[in-house]
Amino acid sequence: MIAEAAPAKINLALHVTGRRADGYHLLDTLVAFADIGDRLNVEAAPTGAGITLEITGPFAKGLSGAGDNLVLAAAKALRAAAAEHGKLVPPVRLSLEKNLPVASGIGGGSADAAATLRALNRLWGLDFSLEALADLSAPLGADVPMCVVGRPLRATGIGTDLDPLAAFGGCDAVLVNPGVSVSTPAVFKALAKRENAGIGAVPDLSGRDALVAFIATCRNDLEATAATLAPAIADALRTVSGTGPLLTRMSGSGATVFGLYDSADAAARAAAAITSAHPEWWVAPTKLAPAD
Ligand SMILES: C[C@](O)(CO)[C@H](O)COP(=O)(O)OP(=O)(O)OC[C@H]1O[C@@H](n2ccc(N)nc2=O)[C@H](O)[C@@H]1O
Ligand SMILES: Nc1ncnc2c1ncn2[C@@H]1O[C@H](COP(=O)(O)OP(=O)(O)OP(=O)(O)O)[C@@H](O)[C@H]1O
Repeated sequence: MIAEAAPAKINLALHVTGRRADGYHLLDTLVAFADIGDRLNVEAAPTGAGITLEITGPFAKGLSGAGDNLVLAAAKALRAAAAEHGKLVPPVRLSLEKNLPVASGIGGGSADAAATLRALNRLWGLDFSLEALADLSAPLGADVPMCVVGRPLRATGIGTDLDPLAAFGGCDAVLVNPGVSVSTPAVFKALAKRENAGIGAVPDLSGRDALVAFIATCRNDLEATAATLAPAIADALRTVSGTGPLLTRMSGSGATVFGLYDSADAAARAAAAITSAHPEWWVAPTKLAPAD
């Protein structure tokens, strides 16, 4: 059995810089990964069993282990890529522990698909490089290649041109989801302005103060539109701001927002205060992983 982490993806900055003829938007985004997320187990299955998926965990409800689940789509994409290299792969049983809220801007399904590719690459002995896995994963979703790489990075193009950040020191954070799911296409479609400035030159982000100062000069260009479509996002942003963070912002197309803090203690205190004011919200203190 192979266990693989599927960490939550956080867009520290997300600039929308244009739109392609096919409707996809051009982005300039800085992404980090949390130390919390979903978990995927993969193991060999008996001959004839095919590829199966069971889903457990607090957010398993409403997701199906059949049909269009991104875990199954990723497994099938890797099986097809292996076949193109003349390798037939054996049946496999996949098990997903769903800890992240669904359709929440922190890439849950994308992280799961990426974890599936990494885990099956090992189980099936395929030897695809991380770059090759990222390339073959793009048709599964714009966020999947960045989740395959799983390190702090800048992504451009539609989010699939990846440039790992050499100097990124990490930071304590709290993730807050006010319990509404947001449709990514609906947010992109409702944007009033699509031609915005990019992020510009990224400085050394090794120190926390430099990291926060730079991120503060950036934006999430989806935030205002998402908060109009889902007013609970504005409530979550206000609530996180009220706990004295270094910075508050929305991730992806929402509804999850995050605060950055100057210590793990400060993040834990903020998380406790938010939970006590909104016991129905998903609140997760975490550490954004540094570049290694
Ligand atoms: C908002 C982000 O999470 C930022 O990292 C991503 O851009 C979204 O990534 P994702 O959910 O993996 O996106 P996909 O599943 O590829 O696309 C969902 C829908 O979002 C819109 N979409 C997505 C990515 C992009 N660069 N431009 C878009 O306009 C399109 O309407 C697309 O049909
Ligand atoms: N394993 C999975 N986990 C979560 N959602 C999945 C999964 N497989 C398919 N989906 C579908 O994908 C859609 C997007 O869910 P996901 O949690 O990936 O969104 P997200 O966090 O907004 O992602 P992103 O930040 O990449 O836009 C959901 O509507 C869900 O039905």
